[in-house]
Amino acid sequence: MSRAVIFDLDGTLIDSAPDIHAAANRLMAQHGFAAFTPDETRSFIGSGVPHFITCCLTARGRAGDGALRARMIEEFIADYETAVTLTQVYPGVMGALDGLAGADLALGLCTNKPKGPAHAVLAHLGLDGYFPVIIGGDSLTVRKPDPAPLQATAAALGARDMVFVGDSEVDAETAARAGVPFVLYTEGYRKGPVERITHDRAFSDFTDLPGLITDLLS
Ligand SMILES: O=C(O)COP(=O)(O)O
Ligand SMILES: [Mg+2]
Repeated sequence: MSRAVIFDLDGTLIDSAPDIHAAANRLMAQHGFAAFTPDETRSFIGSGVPHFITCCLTARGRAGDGALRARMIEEFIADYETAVTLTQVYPGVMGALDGLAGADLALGLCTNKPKGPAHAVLAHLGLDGYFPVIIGGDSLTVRKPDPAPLQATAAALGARDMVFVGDSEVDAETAARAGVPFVLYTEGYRKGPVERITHDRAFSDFTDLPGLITDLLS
């Protein structure tokens, strides 16, 4: 199969910010730090766990503590595997994935979430069967916005023509650096306005996605 649609995960297919917020506050409490608001932790999402923990420590004035950071990354990832109960699939996602798979498009996932937690939440939500290829934030030595994870996902799918669907500035930069068309989901965790994010198409309702993709790949 040579045509593929590759998806980001957090803020694109699933609203996982409530679980990430809860896990972050468990970790902060364990280390005696004050809790974050949901908006604060949402603003830390998008560049993977090491960056997320750096944001948490920077906000509490402890950015320079490398040993603490390393310990907290490990503890966060361990907790993250079971932090799935507050996460919801965005409306219309299953129907859109069924439509795309039925149109003979290969589906892949390219996320900065570590592979273990990504598999766990996909299985919990019944989404795991859709993606034969999943590249996570710890699959390679680099993460998005480096183009390598997206290129690795495409290579593993055997895709020649593809589209990347994501919610963030990081995803837009990844697609641009890989030379792949980018479709922006506007209801996720972007940090700035839609007009400031380079994209080929944008959508806010998953029922519109199969049509957009068919149009872009034709
Ligand atoms: O884990 C993150 O920081 C973001 O994950 P995503 O790449 O699926 O949006
Ligand atoms: Mg995302």
